[in-house]
Amino acid sequence: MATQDYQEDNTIPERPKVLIHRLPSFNLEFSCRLRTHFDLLDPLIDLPPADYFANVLALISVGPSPVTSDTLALLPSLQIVLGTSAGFDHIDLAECSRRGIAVTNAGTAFSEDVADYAVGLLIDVLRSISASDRYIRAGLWPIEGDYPLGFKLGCRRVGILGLGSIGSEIAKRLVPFGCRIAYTSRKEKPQFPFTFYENVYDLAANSDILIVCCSLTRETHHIVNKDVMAALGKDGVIINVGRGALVDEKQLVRFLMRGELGGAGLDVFDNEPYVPECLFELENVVLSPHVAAMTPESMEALQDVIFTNLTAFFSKQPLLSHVQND
Ligand SMILES: O=CC(=O)O
Repeated sequence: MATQDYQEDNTIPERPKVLIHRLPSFNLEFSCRLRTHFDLLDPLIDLPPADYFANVLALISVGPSPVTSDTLALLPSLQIVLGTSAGFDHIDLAECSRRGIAVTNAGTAFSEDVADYAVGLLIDVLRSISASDRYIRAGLWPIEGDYPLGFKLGCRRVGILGLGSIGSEIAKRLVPFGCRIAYTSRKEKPQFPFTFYENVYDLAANSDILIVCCSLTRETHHIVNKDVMAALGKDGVIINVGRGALVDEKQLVRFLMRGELGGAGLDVFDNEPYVPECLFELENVVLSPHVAAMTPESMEALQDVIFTNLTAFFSKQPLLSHVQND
């Protein structure tokens, strides 16, 4: 990740006002780095001067806290929202576009870590690593004997829903395992040697595993519905490292409870931090608290993306991770 450490003679106008939205805030070291160039308001540390909000030019929106039209209305001079996640479903893009406010996201800062995690969840579901761990800790090995066999990953047909920067990293990892990769995306990506399906039903019908890693938008809300689950079939596995609402969670629970799906690895849920409790009983489901992106390395990369976007914006350079509202 390219870090642009701007010198004192750069063309950023004098110390633009930057607000960090939502607690907990970034670490102190990053706050200090931002303060070298920007007039930063960090709600953990600073009390806002009376006119601060009227003059804020940039908003760093930490995590998934919503940036609604009401939030934006509080900031009449705002020019840019810098999201700190790969997803941008929590930002009112239409309102930003109406007001001419630029939006950026985490770019590729998390892609490799999320891809690693998706593969980890998949292997865990297929080979029952977490379930076997529970089996040992419950003292069952000497009593009940060997744990049931798991399933091989290699040669399975993996369908990737969203071949963006995360999806393509997942594919890169699964090819050497011997998986056959197919995908669906808004449009075909001829630069990749994988089979493209026009829609998620055809993808699911031709896959053993469906990995969900596209953006959540109005069009992709509940894109994995009961028809997609039925097409995947009773041995099919769903891995979701995108957003909970990409999958119809009620239907997912129903399919899993009835044995109409083979398993699931879920890092994201509809109503986080609450997870449907009936999933707790299912040994073929691996649950994880929305941490796929989280490593110290990815956090550092994220800080570089934010700093680079901020400095680029105020010196009228192209943004590193501009979110297009299309
Ligand atoms: O879930 C994490 C992200 O969208 O970056």
